[in-house]
Amino acid sequence: MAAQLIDGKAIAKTLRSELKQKVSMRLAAGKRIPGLAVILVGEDPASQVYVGSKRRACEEIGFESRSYDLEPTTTESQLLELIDQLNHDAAIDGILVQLPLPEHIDESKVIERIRPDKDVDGFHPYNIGRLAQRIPVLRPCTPMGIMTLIESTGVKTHGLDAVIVGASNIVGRPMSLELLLAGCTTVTCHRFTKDLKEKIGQADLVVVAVGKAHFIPGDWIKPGAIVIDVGINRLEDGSLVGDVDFDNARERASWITPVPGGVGPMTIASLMQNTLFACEQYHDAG
Ligand SMILES: Nc1nc(=O)c2c([nH]1)NC[C@@H]1CN(c3ccc(C(=O)N[C@@H](CCC(=O)O)C(=O)O)cc3)C=[N+]21
Repeated sequence: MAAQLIDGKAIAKTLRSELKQKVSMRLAAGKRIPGLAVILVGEDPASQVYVGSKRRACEEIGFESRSYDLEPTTTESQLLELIDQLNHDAAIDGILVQLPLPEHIDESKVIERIRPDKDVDGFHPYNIGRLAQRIPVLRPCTPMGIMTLIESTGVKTHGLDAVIVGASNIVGRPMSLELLLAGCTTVTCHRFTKDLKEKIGQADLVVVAVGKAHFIPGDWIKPGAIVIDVGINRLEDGSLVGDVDFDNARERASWITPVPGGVGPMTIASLMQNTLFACEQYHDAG
C-alpha cells in the first residue's frame, strides 16, 4: 500500500494563518508588530528565491520585514557592522543572514555576531548548545519544521530507530539533536559511513539531507518507515526532486514528504514561529 503524503505546504499554510491571528491579537492589545531583518549578500538565484519567500511570508502574516540586499563584494566587516546595528534595533526581533555567504566571508564569525535572542535561524552556538542540553529556545528552522511534520502524522517518536543522512550544521546535526530529544535512537550518517543501505534498512524514520537527486533508492526503505526528504535538486528539465527516489519509496513507506511541498515550506513557517517567539519571549518586556 502506498504511503500517505505529509503535506508540508498545507501544514505551513495553517501555521501561517495561526501566526497571522496572533499578530492581529497583538495589535488589538496595543503591542508592537514583530520585525524580521533578512540579509542577502550577492546574487545567487536560488538564494534570491528563498529570501523572496521569507519576505512574502512576513507580509502575509503581518510581520515587519526589512530587506538588505548587499553587493557580492560586501566585506566581512561591513556585514558585521550591519549585524551590530540590527542587534541594537528595538524594532527587529529576528536577524536572518541567508547562507551560503560569499567565500571571502567567514560564516561562523557572522553567525556568532548575531545576538542569540535574535538568532531566528537557531544557528548560533548558544542556541545549538541549548538544544543539545534539552532546553531548546530558538531552534534551527528545518529540523524544527520536520518535527512539526512528524507530529502531524500522529506517530509517536519515542523509541523509534531514526537514521539521519547528512551531518551539516544547519540540518543533519540539529536534526539528530531534535530526534534524540524526542526519544528516538539516532544514527547520523555522512560521507564516511559504511553500509548506508543496511543502516537505512533498519530505520523506522529516515531523514535525508544530502543534496543529490535520487541518492536513496526506494527499495532501501524499511516497509512502514516514515521518510522525510530535505533535498531540493533541480533537474535538467527544470523539475524539482528530493534526495529520495520518491516513486519507489512511496510504495514501502507509511508516510513520506513530497518535494516540492514538503520540508521547504515548513522551514519558512518555522522561521516565522521563531520570529514571534523571539518577540514574545525576549523583547516584549523591554
Ligand atoms: N540563513 C539561512 N536560513 C535558511 O533557512 C536557509 C538558508 N540560510 N539557506 C538556504 C536554505 C534553503 N532553505 C529553503 C527554504 C524554503 C524552501 C522552499 O520553500 N522550497 C519549496 C520550493 C521552492 C522552489 O521552487 O525552489 C518547496 O520545497 O516546496 C527551500 C529551501 C532555507 N535555507
